[in-house]
Amino acid sequence: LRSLGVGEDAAAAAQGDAAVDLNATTFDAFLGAVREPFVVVEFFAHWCPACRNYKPHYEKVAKLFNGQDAAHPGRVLMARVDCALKANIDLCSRFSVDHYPFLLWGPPTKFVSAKWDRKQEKSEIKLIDDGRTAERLLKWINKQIESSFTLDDKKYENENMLPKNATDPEQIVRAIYDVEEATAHALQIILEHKMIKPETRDSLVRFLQILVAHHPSKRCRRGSAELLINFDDHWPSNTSLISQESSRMLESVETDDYKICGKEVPHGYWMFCRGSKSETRGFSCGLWVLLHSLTVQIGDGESQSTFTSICDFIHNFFICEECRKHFYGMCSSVSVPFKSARDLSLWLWSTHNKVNERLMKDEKDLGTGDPSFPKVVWPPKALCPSCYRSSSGTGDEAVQVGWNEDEVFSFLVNYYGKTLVSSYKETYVESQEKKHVMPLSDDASSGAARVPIGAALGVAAASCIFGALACFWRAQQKNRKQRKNWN
Ligand SMILES: Cc1cc2nc3c(=O)[nH]c(=O)nc-3n(C[C@H](O)[C@H](O)[C@H](O)COP(=O)(O)OP(=O)(O)OC[C@H]3O[C@@H](n4cnc5c(N)ncnc54)[C@H](O)[C@@H]3O)c2cc1C
Repeated sequence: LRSLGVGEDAAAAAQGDAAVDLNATTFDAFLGAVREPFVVVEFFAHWCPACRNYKPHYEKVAKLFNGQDAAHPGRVLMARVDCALKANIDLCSRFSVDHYPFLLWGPPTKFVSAKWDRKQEKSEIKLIDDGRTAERLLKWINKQIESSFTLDDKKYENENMLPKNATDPEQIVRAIYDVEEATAHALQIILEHKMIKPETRDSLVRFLQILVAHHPSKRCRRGSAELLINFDDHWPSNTSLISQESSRMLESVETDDYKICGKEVPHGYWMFCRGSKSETRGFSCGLWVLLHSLTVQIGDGESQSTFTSICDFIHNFFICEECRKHFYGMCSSVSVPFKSARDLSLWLWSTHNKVNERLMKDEKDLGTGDPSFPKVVWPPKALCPSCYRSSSGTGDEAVQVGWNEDEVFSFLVNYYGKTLVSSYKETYVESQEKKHVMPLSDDASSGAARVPIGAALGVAAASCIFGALACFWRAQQKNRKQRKNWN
C-alpha cells in the first residue's frame, strides 16, 4: 500500500486493503506523483450497500496491481474516494459523480486539478461502464491496455518461474508464446523506427512470405498473410515514405486488424525466454527461436531463399548494430548455395553456437550475462546425448565437440518443429469460425487462462538495449553502401 502520509493509509493498511484511499487533500498531489500510467478511481459512499458489496470485487482487482504482493505492479493504480465524507464533496462533484460506485479511468495526471463530465468529448478520462464484477472490471482494463491479466495471476517470482531445468526438452513448448511475442515485437520496432524504405521493403515482403507459410503459430501465419495482402496499400513500391505518411501507416498497422499475431499476444511475458533479470533474454531469444523454427519447417527447395531472407531480415531490421554486423559477416562467408533444409538448419545452429561462444567470453568478462542462463555450446549433452559423437567434455564447457550432425538435425527438427508446436491445436472448423473475428486464443496453448502469466516485466531486455542502439544503427543505415546481395 502506497504511503500517503495520512491517517487513512494506516487504517487501510490495517484492513489489508489494496486500493489506495484518496481524499480531497491527497488526491491531486498523489495522482500527480505516481508512476503508473493509468489509474482507476472508484468514487463510493461508505453508507451505500451496493458499494459495500462491490468492495471485494474492486479489491480483488486492486490486489493484482497495488501493494507488495501485486502480480502486475506499476501498470494500473487502483484508488478510491469516499464521496460521503463532507471533505470530499467538492472533489466528487468535480468529476460529476452521480451514482455509486462510480468508476473513472485515465492517466493519473489528467485527474490532477481537473474536472470531468460525461459530455466532455475527447477527454482521456473515461467512465468505466462495465466493471460490476471483478472479472468484468479486469476485462475492461485488459482491453484498455491490451493485456491478458487474469484474477489468478500471482506475484512474479523470478526464481520460481525460471525453467526448472534448462535441459528439459519440454520447456520449449512454452516458447510458442515467445515466438509470437517476438514476431509482434519485431514488427513494432520496424514500424516505430520507420524502417520500411524502398531499399528494405522487398526484404520484409520476402520474410513475411516465409512467416505466412512456416511460422509455428497459426495466428501469426494468418496475421502475416493479412499484412502481405494489404502491403501495397501501406507501402507502395518505390515510394519513399515521408515521416507523416509513415506515422499514419503505423497507426493503421497498430489497429487490431493489423496486429501481426492477433491482438491477444501478450507483451513482456517471456515464458521460455524469461531471464532472471529484467534486462536479459526476452526478444533476442524469441527471435532466435523463431528463426530456428522456420528453418526446420521449410522444404529443401526453399532453403537458399530462406537463408537469403533471414540474412536480409536481420541485416535490415534487427536493431542491434553489433548483432547484425556479426550475423552479416557469417552470412557473407557462405559461398555455396544451400540445397537442403538440413543444411540450412545446421548452418543456423552452428552460427548460433558461434555467437554463444563469443558471448560466453564477453559476458564473463563484462558480467552482462544472465547468471541463471549462461551461454553454452548447444544442445548440452544432457539435452541431446546422441548429438555428441565423442567428447571428453560435458558440452557445457567443451567448445571443441565432435558433433553427430545427423543426430543434431533430427534433434532440431523434433525440438523446434514437433515439440514447439505440440500444444498447438486449432482445428480447421475453428479457424473458419474465427475468420471474421480475431481469435481470442487462436492456439490451444495460448489460452490466456492456461498461461501462468507472471508480472509484467516491462519490455524485455533486448528491446531496451536495441532501442538505445537505434540511433546509431539508423545512422549506419544512411551511410550504408549498396546492400550486399547474399546470393
Ligand atoms: C541473429 C542474432 C544475432 C545476435 N548477435 C549478437 C551479438 O553479436 N552480440 C550480442 O551480444 N548478442 C547477440 N544476439 C543476442 C544473443 O544471441 C542472445 O539472444 C541474447 O544474449 C539472449 O541469450 P539467451 O540466453 O536468451 O539465449 P539465446 O542465445 O537467445 O538462445 C535462445 C535459446 O535458443 C536455444 N539455443 C541456444 N543455442 C542454440 C543453437 N546453437 N542452436 C539452436 N538453439 C539454440 C536455447 O534453448 C536458448 O535458450 C543476437 C541475436 C540474434 C537473434
